[in-house]
Amino acid sequence: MGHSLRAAALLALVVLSVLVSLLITSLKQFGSGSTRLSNSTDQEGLASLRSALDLHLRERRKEILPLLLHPDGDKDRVLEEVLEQNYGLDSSLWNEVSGSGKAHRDQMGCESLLDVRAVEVLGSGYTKLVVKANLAGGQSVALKLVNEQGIDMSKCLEDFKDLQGCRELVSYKLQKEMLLLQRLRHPNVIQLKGHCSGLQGGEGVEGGRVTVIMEQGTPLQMIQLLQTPWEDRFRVCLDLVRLLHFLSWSPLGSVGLLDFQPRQFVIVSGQLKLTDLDDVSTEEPACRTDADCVLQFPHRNFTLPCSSQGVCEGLNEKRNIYNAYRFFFTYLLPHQAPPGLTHLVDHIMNSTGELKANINQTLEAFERILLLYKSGIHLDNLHPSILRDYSVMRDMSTSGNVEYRCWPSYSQQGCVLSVHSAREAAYICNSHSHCSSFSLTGQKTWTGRLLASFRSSFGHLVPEGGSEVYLKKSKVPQPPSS
Ligand SMILES: Nc1ncnc2c1ncn2[C@@H]1O[C@H](COP(=O)(O)OP(=O)(O)OP(=O)(O)O)[C@@H](O)[C@H]1O
Repeated sequence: MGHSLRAAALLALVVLSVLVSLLITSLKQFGSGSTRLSNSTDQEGLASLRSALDLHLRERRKEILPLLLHPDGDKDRVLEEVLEQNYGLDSSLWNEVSGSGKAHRDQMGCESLLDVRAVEVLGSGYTKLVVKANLAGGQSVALKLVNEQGIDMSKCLEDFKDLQGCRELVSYKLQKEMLLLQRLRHPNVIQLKGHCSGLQGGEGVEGGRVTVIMEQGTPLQMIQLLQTPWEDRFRVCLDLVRLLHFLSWSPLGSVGLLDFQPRQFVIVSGQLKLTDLDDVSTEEPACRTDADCVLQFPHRNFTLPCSSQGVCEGLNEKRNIYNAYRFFFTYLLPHQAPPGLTHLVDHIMNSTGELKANINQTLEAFERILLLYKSGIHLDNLHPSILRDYSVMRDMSTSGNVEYRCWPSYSQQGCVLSVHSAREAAYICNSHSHCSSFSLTGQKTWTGRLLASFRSSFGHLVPEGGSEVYLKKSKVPQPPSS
């Protein structure tokens, strides 16, 4: 408790600089709303607004209570009672189910935020504000808070004119996300590190003051991604498919992402991770006929079968697959796919774009491409004789070489591409008119392919263990004949 309050005070100070302008705006809105209210409505009006807001609060609590169900029988019973009697979710119950202010015993709580070093805004959306915090010991984390200036808060304030109540309402989305992050742990879901309820002097859940602590990533930049090598774009798509496969078979049932956009993802050490989990569906819709199971997209509609149990079976999975196709695969997969793999890429584009494959089949197709790409089998038609035109210098590297640029290169300065072998590098060098040598330094990409550096002239050779330089014989300057 003491820790919690000290952390509250400290973090409040740091975050204050980021939030102050946001708060002022919200308070102004609130203030003007209140003035209007006192002029135009009476006490009765105020009470009816409060009871309308209470209805919303009750709905939100009901929505998250099932997620609190714990394998521990006692907690289950407590929660069932709460659900049956339709009680509010007060802070003592919250602390009871979430482990005395901590998400898990092994996770960070308010005390971790005691020595927050620096804060910068990482992003914001309709509901949440995300800031970077450098903790004592140098660890960087992302903190998610209610976005006081977001659309959710503004809309609530406009409707109900109740700052405290609105904070509480919006913060349930944050708590829902936290509970989902606890239940849906996967390498492609952002890692929850803990939470602190009661920051900024509030009263935990009831005060709408919850800070979720999670691993920090970099917001996904689609434009930037479009300029990266195919291998990295393929990785993003593969990660996404692994995630969707997990969501289809998750402990909560088949999970559908209702707000599926690139901005819901971040990159952590090259890996794609889902960070926005407040808008998901863990149930398939009920139906009476197939006509009740229509998946609507801006340019396509799909009708799915209504099962004999009266549910649109597989609807969440199909929605996820088509969104992955339209927001990710179309932009990232086909462009510059390796020639030996294009037929497999085309097959994926077709089967996901037409919703012909389920997530198991889609994942299989992706893993097959990865296997072929790593093994280099798709390059079998490159004859070993392609290397005859090159002299190899082992344990050598080059210095003072004239580089040329190519696209998309791993280096801005020169032409650095990934290859399976010297044979593939020779094939690439032959296709670049400027290329007269290439070197393999032993550096590898995420798939284990080698990074090759292509150059237009030789410069000097210098000894370097593990490196190899290949000189194109036809371009080596010949000594003048005597
Ligand atoms: N762990 C993280 N590391 C870095 N940036 C993050 C992280 N989590 C979220 N962000 C950034 O913050 C933004 C807002 O977060 P989030 O999507 O959870 O909020 P939201 O209010 O639900 O957004 P939306 O309006 O898109 O639904 C994200 O678009 C992302 O760019």
